[in-house]
Amino acid sequence: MFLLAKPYLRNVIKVTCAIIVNANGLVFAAQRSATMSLPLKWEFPGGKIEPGETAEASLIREIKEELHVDVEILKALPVNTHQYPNVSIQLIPFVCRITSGQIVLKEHFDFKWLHKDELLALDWAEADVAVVEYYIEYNNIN
Ligand SMILES: Nc1nc2c([nH]c(=O)n2[C@H]2C[C@H](O)[C@@H](COP(=O)(O)OP(=O)(O)OP(=O)(O)O)O2)c(=O)[nH]1
Repeated sequence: MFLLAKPYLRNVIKVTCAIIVNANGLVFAAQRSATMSLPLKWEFPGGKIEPGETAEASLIREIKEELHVDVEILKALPVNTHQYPNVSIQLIPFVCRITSGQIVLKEHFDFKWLHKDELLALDWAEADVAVVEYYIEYNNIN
């Protein structure tokens, strides 16, 4: 009863995402396909955490499924909670690097490797904008 009175607490989906950085410091951005939710929006690859899975294990699994590469997690960035019209997403970002494999797009429509200063020009999924901004700011300071 108490929880039902707080609809904003329902439908919170935990989603991990990978900010993959290459040896030149470029960042990987992926474009969702026309048939996915948030069609053609840009995002960091990743996906929903499954029951019993850690965020880190989820990310490594999702990246293998979506891009066919193995990644190593270098750093966790702050979680961004974003309210879409029908669902609230907790976006859990990790900075990563590829340890093996060549990228093959299994689900996405397109991808780009971009300098951090080019990132904000993309049409990002709304939940990602704060993550991109944090990443840019963090890299300007460090
Ligand atoms: N993977 C990923 N998903 C994101 C990002 N930003 C963002 O809002 N999302 C949303 C899109 C989806 O609603 C959800 C992640 O689900 P998913 O990647 O497993 O995608 P999906 O196609 O299976 O999702 P859905 O169509 O079933 O909603 O989080 C992001 O940077 N990466």
